[in-house]
Parts: sequence; structure tokens; C-alpha cells
Amino acid sequence: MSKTLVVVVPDADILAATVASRLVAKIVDAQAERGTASVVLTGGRIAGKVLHTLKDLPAAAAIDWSHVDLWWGDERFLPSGDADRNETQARAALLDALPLEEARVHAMPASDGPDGDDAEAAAARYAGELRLGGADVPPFDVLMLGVGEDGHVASLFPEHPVLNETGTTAAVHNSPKPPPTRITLTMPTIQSADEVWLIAAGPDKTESVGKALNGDKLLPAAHATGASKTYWLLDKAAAANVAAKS
Ligand SMILES: O=C(O)[C@H](O)[C@@H](O)[C@H](O)[C@H](O)COP(=O)(O)O
Repeated sequence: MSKTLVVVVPDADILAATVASRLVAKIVDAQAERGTASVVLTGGRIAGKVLHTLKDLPAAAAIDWSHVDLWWGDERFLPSGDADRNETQARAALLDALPLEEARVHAMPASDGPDGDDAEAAAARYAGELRLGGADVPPFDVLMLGVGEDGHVASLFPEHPVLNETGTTAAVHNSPKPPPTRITLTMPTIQSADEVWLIAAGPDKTESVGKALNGDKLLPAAHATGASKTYWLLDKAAAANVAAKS
């Protein structure tokens, strides 16, 4: 049973700093325990702010970046290097400044990659990469998610057929959030992570965060739980409809 913890901080800047600090600690602990760490990144504004903040965090120097595996929870199915790709944005915000082992940066395929514009084949290719360690999915230490205004996480949108996918990855068509075609981890894959961190800031997330935390199962965010812990990392505005712990 996943333990849910809700952390509320004053604003988006403090939220980005809080999440960045937690991520450093989580990676350092994972490396102390087993010499490596596996982190799933996400797209969006607050996620980008977290990565950018981490770049200037002195404690990040405690991480052996050559022993970190980076994955993505979803990707916009666009040509490699496209400014709207989550990978492009993550590289610009942080990754290009780190001494990462390139083979351990597991970007989702681009629409000009080996499978061309066949999103299903590209999703299957990523499922194959997830299996490289021998299991269906690697032991993700932390899987980060932004939360959409409609309660989507990764590219899992409310009442979208992709929610019925039972494999480890899926192609998404007719995404309500542009671009229309995406690749995503499925909800079972998200739920396999040791910890899932849902990160949301701003008043445009008040409704979806409040509904998800109040158990509205129509919102995919309400299903995004980690195997051991689920963290909701929020600023005050996003948490406005969340009942405060007494
Ligand atoms: O590819 C994407 O668009 C993201 O993975 C998506 O799931 C994002 O995390 C949320 O839409 C929140 O985005 P914001 O933090 O920018 O609101």
C-alpha cells in the first residue's frame, strides 16, 4: 500500500528548489544503497524549473552522474531536437551540463528516428529498452510527473483510450494537449516506480489537484501512485482545494 505525503510550499520557485533538493537526496541515497539510481523525468513548466534549479544546487556535486539512468514518462512524438520535445527541454535545462553516461540517457524515440512516424513501433522500441535490464521495467527510484489542468499525468489523459493500455508503453493519438501524437509510459508502469512524485504549481492546477487528492478517479493523477510512496509536491496555489492536515 503506497503511503501518500502532501508537501505544500509557498510558491513555484520554492517548490522547484524543494523538489530539486529532494531529487539530489534520493539519487545520493540510491547510489549509496546500490551504486546507481534510476530517475524518470517528465515534461512541462514546473519540471523544467526543477531541472534548471538543480543545475545550480551545490549538493548536486554529491551525485555520480555517470551512474544515473534517466528515462522519460512521456514524450511529444516530434523530430529529434525539436524544441517541443521533453528531451530537448531537459537537455537545455540541465542534462547538457552534466557528466552523464550518454548510454544511460534513455530518450524516447523521435518521429524521425528508426521507426519514422510510426508511433506504435516507437513505443514498442522504448518498451524494449525498458526490458534491457531483464525485467519488464527497471526499478525506478523516483518517477516525476507534472499534473495537467484536466488531471492528466505523462500523456495519460482523462477518458482517453490510452488509459486501458496494459503494456509498459503506448502511443497516444489525438492528445488534448498538443502535439497530438505522443509516447507514454502506461499507468501500470508508473505504478511500478518505488516513489511517484506529482509536482504542481499555480492556480490553474487548484481544481485538478484538489479533485485528484479528494479521490476523483476520473483523473489519471488520482491513479498515479508509487509502490512505496506517493508525494504530492505543491505550491500553495495548487494546494488551495486540498484539506490541510490538522
Ligand atoms: O509532455 C507533457 O506535456 C508533460 O509530460 C505533461 O504531462 C506535463 O507534465 C503536464 O501537462 C504539466 O505541465 P505543466 O507543469 O507545464 O503545467
